[in-house]
Amino acid sequence: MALDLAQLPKTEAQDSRHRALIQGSHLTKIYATSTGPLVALDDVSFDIREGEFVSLVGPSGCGKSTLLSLLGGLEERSEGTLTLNGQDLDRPRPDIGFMLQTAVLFPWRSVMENIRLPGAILGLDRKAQAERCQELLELVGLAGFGDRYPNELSGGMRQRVALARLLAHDPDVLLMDEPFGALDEFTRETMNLELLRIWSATGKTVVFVTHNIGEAVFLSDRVFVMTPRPGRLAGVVEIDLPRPRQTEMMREPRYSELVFDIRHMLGVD
Ligand SMILES: Nc1ncnc2c1ncn2[C@@H]1O[C@H](COP(=O)(O)OP(=O)(O)OP(=O)(O)O)[C@@H](O)[C@H]1O
Repeated sequence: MALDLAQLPKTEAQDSRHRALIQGSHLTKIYATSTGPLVALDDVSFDIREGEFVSLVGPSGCGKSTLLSLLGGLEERSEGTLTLNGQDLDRPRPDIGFMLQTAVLFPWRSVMENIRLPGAILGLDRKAQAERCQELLELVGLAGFGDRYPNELSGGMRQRVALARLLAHDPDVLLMDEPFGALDEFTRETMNLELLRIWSATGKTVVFVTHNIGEAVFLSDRVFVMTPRPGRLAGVVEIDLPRPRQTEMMREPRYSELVFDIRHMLGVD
């Protein structure tokens, strides 16, 4: 873990945080189901700035994963516009990476082979990739585990591998669907701190889905609060807690206030 984060490649994001990178306007997603059309997202408009950490929170079924799939170009929208850097976002792109709740690792490939897979698929330079992947292994705290196989790792370690793999081809945008949701509280907190450390060192734009309001407040610059049936954006909450964030911040009145504001928007109180 002796990697110097300052030496990792930085995007221009850290210098241009106020520019809208992703813009969604009147986005609607209607699924055809056996019982008729289902409006999963209804008229959702937003922008996401370059280098920003945005979380999507809301109860089950409010369309968080649907919105993330649209952002990843994995689903076709029914109405509205969605752009990245002004270009229509209607298909998967190498500059957008996706990470899910459970690490989908190939069991017959070693940790290092799993991490190197996206770069190999994209035909990136093998030597540069090998060096980068070694650095990433250290970055996620798995130095020395490159030759292990996924079934030899704990759940937290597998998510670390997935995080390294997500970063391997250096996408500008990280879409994360409850990436640490299946981990125990302690490992989850550690992973959140690691993620913030990596995010602040690399300037990636992160869109993070979670059910956990406290986690969203702790991590984010802004929290998009969504309500279900049909999925709508109830509001956007600016998180004005200072950075870098420390777990002790969760004791502060401002943290609790923000959590309660969001709970209120969701009608939890
Ligand atoms: N492929 C699909 N076909 C039909 N309906 C779908 C499909 N994917 C999602 N839905 C429906 O769209 C709505 C939104 O689902 P989505 O998974 O986006 O919600 P979510 O907020 O991510 O939920 P959760 O927090 O439980 O993961 C739900 O009513 C769901 O049943």
